[in-house]
Amino acid sequence: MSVTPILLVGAGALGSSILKGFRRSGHISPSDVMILDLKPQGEAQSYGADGAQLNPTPEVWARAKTIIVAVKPQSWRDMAKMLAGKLDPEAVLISVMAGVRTKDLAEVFAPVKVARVMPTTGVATGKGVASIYAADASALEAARFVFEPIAATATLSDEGLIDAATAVSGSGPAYVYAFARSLEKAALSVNLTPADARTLARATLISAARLLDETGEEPDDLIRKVASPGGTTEAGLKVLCADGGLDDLIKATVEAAFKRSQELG
Ligand SMILES: NC(=O)C1=CN([C@@H]2O[C@H](COP(=O)(O)OP(=O)(O)OC[C@H]3O[C@@H](n4cnc5c(N)ncnc54)[C@H](OP(=O)(O)O)[C@@H]3O)[C@@H](O)[C@H]2O)C=CC1
Ligand SMILES: O=C(O)[C@@H]1CCC=N1
Repeated sequence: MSVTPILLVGAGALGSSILKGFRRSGHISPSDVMILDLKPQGEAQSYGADGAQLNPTPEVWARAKTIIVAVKPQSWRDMAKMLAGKLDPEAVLISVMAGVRTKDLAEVFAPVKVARVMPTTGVATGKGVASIYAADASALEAARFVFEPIAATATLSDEGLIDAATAVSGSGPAYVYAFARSLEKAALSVNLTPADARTLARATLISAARLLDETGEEPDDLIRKVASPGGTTEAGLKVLCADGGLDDLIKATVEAAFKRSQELG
């Protein structure tokens, strides 16, 4: 199976993160990448300087073996008009778009095989998260080849689960950043300086995540190691988790994102 050259369509927030991830992992080199974007900037430009082809002619990009589609769901049909009928019939199309269904992509792009992947922007660090679904074995293989070196992956058995993965991990980093923002604001309210509030909120989040990762322990066990009986953490958690309020809030958050992912299709 040949995965390269890769055509990336859309080098915005996620497309650029994928390009940064390729740089980190080194498993796809810039000279094996072509980029189509309305206004390529930042990472796309720097890929161009390192040998990637920016907005080449259709004759050139039609040779791509893998097409990664990373435009907004709302603009995919315009993008499809540009690509449809011009791709290598043996190529695999990997859509990272929220909501857009394989069935709709296949209607436009068949016989090109389709995989859906729901990554996080964390792929930029080479340590993102990506959920993968493909009914076709070669499409699944291509998606794994591209994303496994830059993400912890889950292969989903049913396409409907992509909406769930979108709501949990695709959107998830933003929930975590929202928590970081709240912790920083709360730090100000107990008189820490803005600089210290920023440092402490961020470093706490990062070191807690690292411990979760490195120990492999369950959150409940890690909580027990922080919360002394009758101590400060217990006092804080009584507020944070009162009457299952945090569980309810996160559940409602995920359900709202899940519903939106279903609507985007
Ligand atoms: N951001 C994230 O964390 C995640 C995003 N996704 C999915 O990834 C996709 C992209 O999201 P995101 O990167 O945030 O969005 P962005 O708007 O940042 O990026 C989309 C890029 O595609 C370009 N574009 C639009 N139409 C075309 C076209 N016809 N041909 C070439 N390029 C085009 C846009 O140009 P211009 O800005 O000039 O319009 C822009 O640079 C979405 O479908 C989203 O659901 C999935 C998981 C996580
Ligand atoms: O917000 C969105 O719709 C996209 C999908 C997951 C993350 N960003």
